[in-house]
Amino acid sequence: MRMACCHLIPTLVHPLKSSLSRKQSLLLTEKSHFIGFLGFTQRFSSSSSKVSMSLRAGIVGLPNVGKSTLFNAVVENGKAQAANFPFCTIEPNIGIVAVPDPRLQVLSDLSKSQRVVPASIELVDIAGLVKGASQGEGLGNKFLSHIREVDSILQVVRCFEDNDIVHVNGKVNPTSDIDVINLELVFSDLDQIQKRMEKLKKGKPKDSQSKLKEEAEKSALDKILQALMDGKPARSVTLTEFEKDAIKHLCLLTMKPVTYVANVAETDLAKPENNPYVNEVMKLASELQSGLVAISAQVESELTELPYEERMEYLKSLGVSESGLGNLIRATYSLLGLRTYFTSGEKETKAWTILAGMTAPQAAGVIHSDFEKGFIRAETVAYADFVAAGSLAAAREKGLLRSEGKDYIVQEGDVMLFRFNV
Ligand SMILES: Nc1ncnc2c1ncn2[C@@H]1O[C@H](COP(=O)(O)OP(=O)(O)OP(=O)(O)O)[C@@H](O)[C@H]1O
Ligand SMILES: [Mg+2]
Repeated sequence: MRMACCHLIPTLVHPLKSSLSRKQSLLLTEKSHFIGFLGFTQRFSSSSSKVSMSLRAGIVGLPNVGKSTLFNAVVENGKAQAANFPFCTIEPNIGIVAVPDPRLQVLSDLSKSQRVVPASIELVDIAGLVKGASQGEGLGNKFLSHIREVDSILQVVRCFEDNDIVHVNGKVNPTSDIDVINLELVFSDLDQIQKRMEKLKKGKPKDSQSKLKEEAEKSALDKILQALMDGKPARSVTLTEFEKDAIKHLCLLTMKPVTYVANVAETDLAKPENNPYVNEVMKLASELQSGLVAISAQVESELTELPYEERMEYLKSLGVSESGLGNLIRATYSLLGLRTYFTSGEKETKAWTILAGMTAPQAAGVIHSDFEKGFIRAETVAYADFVAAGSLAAAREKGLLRSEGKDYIVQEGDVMLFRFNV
């Protein structure tokens, strides 16, 4: 497990093995590998390359609600043990998942690319939490620390009836289940904040800079403490950028964005909104400023067992036209304000992950730090313009390809070519 809690700056490590020659201009075409692509086998492999992920989403929930089943469905060959008994998962399972994006195939077809490389996120299947976890109940504090290390939370909520599947509290009750989890996260944050406040009271800042930072931290903690006491998450508190920065090191659990995953029975998949449990989750999700995705972890996991040709048939028999995992992954991706830009050439078409508001050199730095350091210009065309023109060369001829400097804010869907010095 890594030490830091949130790495919102994507640092996709670029595996350029060969040293980059001076005065290079290039379109990036390195290989990458992924564990799973939403249950639809599509792998990209290379023994020499690696992708280092910065975005981690943790699957959280009560024991035995379908977390590992969901994990296994998303991360096709990352088999976590999923079985009908509470606390089946103890150590977290980690897998990398591609973010589905239909634009990739369009660009790849136009550029006649040999490969398509989607953006990806990392998923962590965490042990079940129970009431009192923050006091060491169940698998206790250790597992709260696993949640501390993720950037966003997918909270799985059981919305299926099945007398054979044990519910730790005896019956299906989404409101109570969500309350139990959220309260444990709140308690854990309260504990953390109280300890930090004690420490801040005792310590003396070294210089005026640290003093300012500590003051910002104290003011942020006061506000958050108040919200937590009212049972509200830290993310509901309005903070200045400076205050946010000052409390970042605490990795507060309730600061993390949450998507609720309503895990429904296969019979409810076609119309989840008809299931009153799902409506309960929907209401709570909107009150808690969070997203909601309804999915059947069981169906998704069964889909991965079927040959590709039979998957559509199975989905059709349940009254749906596509797997729900695409939605889930896209929701997780956008939850963090992530944006995608593309590089597209004969060798490959690739989606790169950046944060909203990143400049062209910062976006180039996601590919390789040398690209940021030696950034000269970026040739940029909007996705729709690229598609309309049919190629980068045609876009250039039509004057649709713009030459942008270091202050350019990269837009969602930009297709880019960086010019840089090394
Ligand atoms: N939508 C669903 N419909 C019916 N059964 C389901 C559904 N989702 C999961 N299950 C079943 O629930 C049981 C528990 O699933 P799983 O092991 O994934 O839970 P978990 O949340 O990871 O539990 P733990 O916290 O103990 O690790 C399994 O038997 C699984 O097949
Ligand atoms: Mg599990």
